[in-house]
Amino acid sequence: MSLPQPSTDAGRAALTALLAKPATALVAFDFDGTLAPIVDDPRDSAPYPGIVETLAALSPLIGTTAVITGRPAATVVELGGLDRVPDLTVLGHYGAERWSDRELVAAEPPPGVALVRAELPGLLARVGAPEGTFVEDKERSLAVHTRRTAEPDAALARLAPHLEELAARADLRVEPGRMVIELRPQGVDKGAALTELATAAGAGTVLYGGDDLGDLPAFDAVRELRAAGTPGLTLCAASNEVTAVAEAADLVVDGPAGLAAFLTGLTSSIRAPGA
Ligand SMILES: O=P(O)(O)OC[C@H]1O[C@H](O[C@H]2O[C@H](CO)[C@@H](O)[C@H](O)[C@H]2O)[C@H](O)[C@@H](O)[C@@H]1O
Repeated sequence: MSLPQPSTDAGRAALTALLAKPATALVAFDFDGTLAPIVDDPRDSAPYPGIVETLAALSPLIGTTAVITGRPAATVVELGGLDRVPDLTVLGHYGAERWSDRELVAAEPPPGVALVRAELPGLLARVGAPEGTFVEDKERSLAVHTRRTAEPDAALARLAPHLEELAARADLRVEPGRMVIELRPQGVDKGAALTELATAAGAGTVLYGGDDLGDLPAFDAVRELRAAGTPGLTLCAASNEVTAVAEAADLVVDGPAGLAAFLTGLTSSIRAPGA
């Protein structure tokens, strides 16, 4: 299978470096919208067919394989069956949690999360959140989803100022995403999480793939690593819901299906260089 090529010089250089020395590479992906197709109810998320098996085949060939998600690490491990991937690290809650060697390390959530949990139902009722608005309580954060309302974008725009006010009062930050606004602790993001992983691993090259606005700090981290001399490649699992991620990426593939094809090609290219 042929390997899709990045559209930028820096991306092509990084892919060449990764293929030359895969054992020193760090390869990391977001979960929802990247490894798993978007579905109406977050509890129903499942990986794209075959993609976890492909990651399981790729991981032993790569220095470090990771998933970095806005969800709790344990949730994503369970939804994805990610314990099938050898030596996988899962960073949950934008890096506040770490799952590796089947063990989870997680700090206590800050007190603002309890305040949001207590006030959110009343706020949503007061401002007339439309039918279908759904709150996902992720323990360290709460996400307000509008995908199942009649007009998801309009609902999000209407709720946004009220959620921003509540987040500010709780000393949390808002994280906008695909038909979702999350109220979550400050001080962590996917960029810092990726940089920490790359530094700890002494990564020779870095590849990060994502689909949503919360993945852009990881793209920034790849560019910073690149400026410091580590080849890096940013990949977008594209959708028609977010354009900013594709615009910032070195390589754009067609959603989780496109990523699955890329990972298959990457695995084959590492196993049979030049074939
Ligand atoms: O960093 P991520 O792991 O991609 O977290 C971003 C949000 O992902 C999830 O929501 C998204 O996927 C849902 C399931 O496909 C979909 O229903 C929703 O519309 C998407 O925004 C997750 O449920 C959220 O908590 C994350 O904020």
